[in-house]
Amino acid sequence: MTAEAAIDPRLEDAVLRIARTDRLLVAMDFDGTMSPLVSRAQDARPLPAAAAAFAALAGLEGTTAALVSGRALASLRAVAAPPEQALLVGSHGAEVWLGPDSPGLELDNEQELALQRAVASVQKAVDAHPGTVLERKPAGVVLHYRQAAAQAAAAAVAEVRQAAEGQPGLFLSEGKMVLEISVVRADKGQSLAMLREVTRATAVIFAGDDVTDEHGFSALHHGDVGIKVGPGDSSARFRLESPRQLPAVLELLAAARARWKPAPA
Ligand SMILES: O=P(O)(O)OC[C@H]1O[C@H](O[C@H]2O[C@H](CO)[C@@H](O)[C@H](O)[C@H]2O)[C@H](O)[C@@H](O)[C@@H]1O
Repeated sequence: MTAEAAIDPRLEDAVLRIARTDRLLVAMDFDGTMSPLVSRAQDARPLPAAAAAFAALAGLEGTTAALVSGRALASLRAVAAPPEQALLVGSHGAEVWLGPDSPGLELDNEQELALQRAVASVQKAVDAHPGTVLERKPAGVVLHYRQAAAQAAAAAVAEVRQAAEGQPGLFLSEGKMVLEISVVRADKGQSLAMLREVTRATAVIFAGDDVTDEHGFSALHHGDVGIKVGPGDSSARFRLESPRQLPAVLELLAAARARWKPAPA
């Protein structure tokens, strides 16, 4: 058991109930959920206890573990080191790994050109405003302003917004100290619906911390479990104060699920 093991009794009940479903999908956001938020995206790592419980779940019968992230798949793999059985959703759903046969992301010419223009607009803002950082993704570009002074951050965000808003084929989204432009429309709600279908899940548990995770919470069904991590408005039924409380929940789920036996066919 982890140090921060106290779980809200209502959440505990929900976890113990979902552990008895036929086919369970455990879908976890990464940054701010499996991993505490850090200044530089490349330095994020899952809490060891969260990673261990997630890996244990991935190895259990009737259970699929998935990371559903805004990160590019390559970046997600590099920082999360997911277990090999895990399914991966990257770039908010624009990239999907369901196994070796998964098709890679392909952009058409218009999307490539739109992406080049988006990257140029973010690069211009980053060059002008110290502390801001550009992150490339296969289908998008991110302006990070966590390390910028408030004025520089506001100016960079305004400039990138102005360059992108109203441009056909560009989709803007906000996250924690980030503004992202993508040339593929995707969200975590669609991603959870897709994972539910391909895994034929009879129940889903999903945890996330950011506004982009709200699409995921909205896609949950009666009997699923949605957990908002950290402060902020949310439609999730349950809440944890920080990523440090997640390991206890995953450990409880893994232990209960390991004891569960599928009904004989
Ligand atoms: O959906 P997620 O797995 O939570 O990914 C969302 C974004 O995560 C990363 O940015 C966030 O985490 C960084 C590291 O802790 C932090 O510095 C940044 O301020 C956060 O917004 C990632 O860099 C983005 O590409 C993801 O979209």
